[in-house]
Amino acid sequence: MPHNIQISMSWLLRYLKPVKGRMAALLLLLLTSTALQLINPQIIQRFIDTAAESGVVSGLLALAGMFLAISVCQQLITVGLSYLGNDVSWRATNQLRADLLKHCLRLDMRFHNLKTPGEMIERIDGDVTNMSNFFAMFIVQIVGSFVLLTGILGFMFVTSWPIAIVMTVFTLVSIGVLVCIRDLGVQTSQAERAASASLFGLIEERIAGIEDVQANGNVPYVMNRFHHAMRAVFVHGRKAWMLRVVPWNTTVILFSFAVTVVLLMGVHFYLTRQITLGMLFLIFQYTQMLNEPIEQLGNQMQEFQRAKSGLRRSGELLAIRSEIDDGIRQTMPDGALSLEFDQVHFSYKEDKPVLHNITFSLGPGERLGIIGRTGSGKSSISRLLLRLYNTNSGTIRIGGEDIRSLRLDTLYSRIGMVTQDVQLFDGTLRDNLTLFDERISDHRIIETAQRLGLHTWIEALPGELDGHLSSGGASLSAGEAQLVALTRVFLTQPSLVILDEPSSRLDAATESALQSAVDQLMQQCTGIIIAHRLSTLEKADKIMVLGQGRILEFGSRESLAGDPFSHYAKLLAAGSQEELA
Ligand SMILES: Nc1ncnc2c1ncn2[C@@H]1O[C@H](COP(=O)(O)OP(=O)(O)OP(=O)(O)O)[C@@H](O)[C@H]1O
Repeated sequence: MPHNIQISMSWLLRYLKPVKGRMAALLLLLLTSTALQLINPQIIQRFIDTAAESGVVSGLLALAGMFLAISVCQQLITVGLSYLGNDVSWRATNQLRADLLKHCLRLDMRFHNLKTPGEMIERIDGDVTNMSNFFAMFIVQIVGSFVLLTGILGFMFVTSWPIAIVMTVFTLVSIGVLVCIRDLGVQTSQAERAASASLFGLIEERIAGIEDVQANGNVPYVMNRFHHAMRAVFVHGRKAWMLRVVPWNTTVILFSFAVTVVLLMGVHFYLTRQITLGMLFLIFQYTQMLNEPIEQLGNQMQEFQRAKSGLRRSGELLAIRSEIDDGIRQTMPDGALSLEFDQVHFSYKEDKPVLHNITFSLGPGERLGIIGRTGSGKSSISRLLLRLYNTNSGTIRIGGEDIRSLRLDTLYSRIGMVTQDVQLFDGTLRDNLTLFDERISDHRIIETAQRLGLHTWIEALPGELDGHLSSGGASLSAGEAQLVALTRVFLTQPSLVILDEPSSRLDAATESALQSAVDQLMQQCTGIIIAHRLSTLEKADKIMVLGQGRILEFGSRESLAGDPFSHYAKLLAAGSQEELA
């Protein structure tokens, strides 16, 4: 447990460090407000006693004016406190959100394959929102509450020590109870956050697949699962809330006892003329005020539990290490890059090997066509090249360098890939082509589009480069999105390009127009083309035929085409790669 508190505290301090100036201002405001809070009852006590002794009216007016001024100041400080508190909490938690997102974006695909985007949203935003109040107010309110408590008890000892002793005992018992039961709701709060993340995951998954859900009449089934997920959130949420309010309820009960005892003692002292009426009021007022810091501590305990569950979940997320370690080399040979696979074995899941002993090499500028039946492992080869996964064994070298030794940004700056699933982002066509890189000029975009024969298509789009595209593929057809992806890749002038069935969604006329442009652009780089249509491979230098994760055939296209017994020649004769079976 102390270890957990240590983690929470070190986290807290890490994210609060950049806002320490504001925190100091927050604390100062709080101390001022506490001091004013303590002074006001004293003024009323004097007011009552002066009035009871039939004091002068001018003295009473001065006391009333002072009371009013202090009350107004205190309200103004409360507004300032609330503003600064929110400001600090947003600044500190936004930094945590940014850290979580950056971390998740770097995690490997094995992690992401198991998580839905909805769940990730909950972890990056929901969990953090849960701790935002804690971030801003925890330290400040804990310090503030203790200062207020000490102030009240100090004044009470001056006014009446027997009553002060009762109040001190009550305070210590309340704090002791709070400390003992502070972790009561942490685990259930954690379960509540997990259930909420699952609910978001479910909603996101179904909304993302809305076409399939509607077309297959799946709405009742989705609603059923939705109700189950909601019920889990409700059940865990109710339990967590119940356990979180226990500390608060405990202090309220203890407080009722304390107030009764103190009031009885106060009335007794007044009747035996040991204290004045004003002092009786002061005792009553301070007893009431005592509840505030203790309740505050109870609330902060509740926040602490909620926050701790969020902190734990975020801490767990940040502790997950990507299986992809970044390399250190930042340089690669200029120009087209050679590629070598050396006895590469790979599996997504331990018990199901996907690639077996893949060994081949390509010289700089060579073009490889990969063909094979669905599920034979073609895309897996490109995913390994891009280090989306690590190989189980074997080595991949690009430009003579083991890709594990290269820095990922160096690797990605030299490799481009177009897949069948193109991701569009919310932004202009220009943003989607340059991926928000402002260094790429319109001139370069138009030039590349012209070379790919796409400029007429761009000109026909409303707004041309400024035309707005929305994410999720609502604005372009699948074929058009592929054209965007092709232009996007060639704008980065890669030294190695992987085209994963790049023209699968284009009509025959667009495909052949594009083919010559791609041929031209690929003259400056090494290329891998994963193809379903044999016609796409007419310009390939080498051909690889994959079957069930093994290389069935690898060689120059011409020699394979000339060998009547080769798979490739048989495919050419049959005119379809389905013959590969
Ligand atoms: N994320 C994944 N997790 C587990 N198994 C996977 C994953 N992706 C692919 N596989 C499995 O790996 C094998 C090879 O898949 P891969 O996508 O490389 O095939 P492919 O030849 O590119 O197929 P296609 O022509 O349909 O795109 C398949 O059996 C597939 O089920």
